[in-house]
Amino acid sequence: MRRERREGTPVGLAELERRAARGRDDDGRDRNALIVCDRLVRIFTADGVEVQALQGLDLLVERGELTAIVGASGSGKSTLLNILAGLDTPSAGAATVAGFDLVTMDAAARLRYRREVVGFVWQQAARNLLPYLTAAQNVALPMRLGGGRIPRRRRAERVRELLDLLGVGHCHDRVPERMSGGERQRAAIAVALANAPALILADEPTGELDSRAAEEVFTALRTVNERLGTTVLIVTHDASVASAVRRTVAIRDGRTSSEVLRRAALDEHGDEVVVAQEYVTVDRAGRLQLPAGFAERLSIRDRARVALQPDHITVHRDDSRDA
Ligand SMILES: Nc1ncnc2c1ncn2[C@@H]1O[C@H](COP(=O)(O)OP(=O)(O)OP(=O)(O)O)[C@@H](O)[C@H]1O
Repeated sequence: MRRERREGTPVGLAELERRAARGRDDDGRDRNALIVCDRLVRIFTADGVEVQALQGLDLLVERGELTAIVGASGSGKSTLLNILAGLDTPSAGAATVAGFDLVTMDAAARLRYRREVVGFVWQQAARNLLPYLTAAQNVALPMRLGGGRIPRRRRAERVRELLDLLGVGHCHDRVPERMSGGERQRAAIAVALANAPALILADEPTGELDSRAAEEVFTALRTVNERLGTTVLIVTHDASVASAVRRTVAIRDGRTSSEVLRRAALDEHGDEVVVAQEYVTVDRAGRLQLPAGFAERLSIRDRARVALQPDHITVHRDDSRDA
């Protein structure tokens, strides 16, 4: 049976770039939410012991955002990514990506979601690329499996365009063994983009690279975000990646705790500077977590004194027991 070409089927990188530019005409960002996680819970049971990997995580990512997720080991980053990738399901809470309900979708929708909506870049090159295929064949493979989303006659050209966009056009006919670590990861991004997904999930994509190759991979992800309008979510320990994106979300104990937003501004001499502002997540019940450093600095523990001011709230150390 021949599948109908759906409306919105990508026709080429040039067209995608035009769409991305249109989406940013007004204020630089598309306002639609792409990822919505609402009180997401994931409980694992191992040897009769329950581990709450996610404990009511809230996250909203708009279309076209480039976001880094950071957090200590065991904070729940991989658990979140596996759920967003459609590889795992949450124990409770709601998660939707591009209108797909990740909690209730059936096997057919899950398959479609993983083939068409989301692309992955994993830390280990071996998980991204098949070793016996060239870069071009690796990029073409998801197109063949993608149910005709990219028309057959467009595929070879699209493979070349994607590899060129990521600066690895020269690796077109090379197998992964004949590429550097950075080239492999950039080819992996091309594979992830093969079926023009709305979202790219990257799990420590620079984890196995030296700093120069890491910078190139990161620049490639930024190019994809800016030129194609693809939403990119990067899980990373790499402080240089985290500080180079507009939005960094921190996860602590299975919850989003705080985030840093960066924007360009002009200083008093008219020079461009990056201004970073820290925010905390406020859940539906009005709960918020103080950034760890703030609470430690003022020895705030167990209880804090708060006071409502006309346009802000003050938080003080609990001094009621000091007298
Ligand atoms: N399949 C599983 N079975 C049991 N416990 C699990 C499983 N997967 C994760 N966990 C536990 O859930 C918690 C969160 O793990 P997760 O892998 O999401 O953290 P992470 O932030 O990605 O850590 P890292 O940076 O070390 O990869 C940890 O306590 C972990 O031991």
